[in-house]
Amino acid sequence: MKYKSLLLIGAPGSGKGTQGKILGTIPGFFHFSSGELFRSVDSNSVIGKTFLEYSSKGLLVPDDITIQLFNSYIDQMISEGRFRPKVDYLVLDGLPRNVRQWHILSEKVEILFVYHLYCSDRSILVSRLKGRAVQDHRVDDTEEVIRKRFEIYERETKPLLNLFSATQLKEIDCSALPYQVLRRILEPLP
Ligand SMILES: Nc1ncnc2c1ncn2[C@@H]1O[C@H](COP(=O)(O)OP(=O)(O)O)[C@@H](O)[C@H]1O
Repeated sequence: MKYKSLLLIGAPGSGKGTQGKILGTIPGFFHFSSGELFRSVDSNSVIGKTFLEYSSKGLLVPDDITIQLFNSYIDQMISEGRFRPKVDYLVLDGLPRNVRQWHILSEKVEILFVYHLYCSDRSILVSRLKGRAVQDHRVDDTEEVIRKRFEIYERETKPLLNLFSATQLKEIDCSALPYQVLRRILEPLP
């Protein structure tokens, strides 16, 4: 059985993490954040070092490492009973982040809806990211790295949107208030 999933797609700062976290508090939803998972890995381990090497430049971690980490984490969550594939929606935040990752993941994951958190004014995103940098001490929230992350998003992640049907794809303005975005995410669910 494939994991029934909801995919959040949006540029850095678009609010994927905020929505993912809210959804993850609702019974029946399991939030997976690839960025959070990477940040939780011991920075002296091979994966931890690789993550820092790439993320500090705004680049994506190589696909094989990313998918391998996802698989082992999800298996662990299932064995601990925290993610129950038969009853829970898997909320994907940050993965897949390019077409190749989706091709690998699609063996295990079925995407019901894709929520595109679009933003017509990039300055909103930049000010959110800068605010977060102060709060969370993230090494990848400096101006130069932020620019690179936007570039990678446009080039690698956005093309994913072309792979889904018009009925699967939901466009949401990321400048709306969090509760309004949440309402749009829940709307198509049965
Ligand atoms: N699916 C992924 N594939 C490769 N690298 C990833 C993936 N998800 C997260 N990362 C790495 O973690 C960093 C932080 O990700 P994330 O917290 O999701 O930030 P963002 O706000 O840019 O969406 C990325 O810049 C990248 O280096």
